[in-house]
Amino acid sequence: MRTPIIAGNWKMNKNPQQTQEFLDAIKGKLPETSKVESVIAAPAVDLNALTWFSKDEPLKTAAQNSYWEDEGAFTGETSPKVLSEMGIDYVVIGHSERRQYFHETDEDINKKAHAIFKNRMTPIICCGETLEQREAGDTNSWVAGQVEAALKGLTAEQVAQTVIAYEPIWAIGTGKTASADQAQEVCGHIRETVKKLYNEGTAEAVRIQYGGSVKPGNVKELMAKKDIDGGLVGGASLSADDFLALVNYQD
Ligand SMILES: O=C[C@H](O)COP(=O)(O)O
Repeated sequence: MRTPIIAGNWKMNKNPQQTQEFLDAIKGKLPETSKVESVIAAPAVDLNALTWFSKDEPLKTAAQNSYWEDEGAFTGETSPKVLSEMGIDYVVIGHSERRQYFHETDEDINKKAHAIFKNRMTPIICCGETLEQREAGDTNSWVAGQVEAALKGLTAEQVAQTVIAYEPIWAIGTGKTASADQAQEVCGHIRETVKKLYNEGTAEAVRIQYGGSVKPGNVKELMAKKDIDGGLVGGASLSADDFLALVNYQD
């Protein structure tokens, strides 16, 4: 039985004061992590507040990126070792915005995945197609290729813990959600891909999120699909009320 995981990705939004206001607003209102894992992926400058909050509240914490080396002369990068020492649980890698604006390659993403596991955290690995790729009928093969490249060299045990976020690029921040059936089709294909690369047990354990204009109004329908285990939520996660509605979608 896979535990649902709803992660808010704040992207480059909120300063430390706004972060504290958000945390004050959600205090005491999150579901137990055995029911739904609630995660916030905050900018690096806000992570400290999250890790303090998570000591007493059922919130899991995520960084939006990390480098693959633990330390050294890498100006502007964030060390996975330090994130782990801070108590961060997850690191989002391979988001389409990082692939597009910061030219991250599949190879970079794979190195990050290894570094995250080495530092006892869990990657949330993003994948997804452009509108052109969807229209050309290339979605499944493209996404399978991204997943295979990101997982390269990881053990079955590591992959079983991994979270994969399917985010069609055309649905991100556009208000255009993939229909629940479209999202299920690709998430099901991702699980099949993991089964082919590893085995059935690993495929059944890996958690797959859908991301792209997820909101309180569509989360239930998406979560009802058999291969969708969670959401990676951008815009709607910035509002404490919406985030609470999302993580408490079962109520
Ligand atoms: O990481 C989150 C996704 O990019 C989705 O963002 P969105 O919910 O604003 O469409």
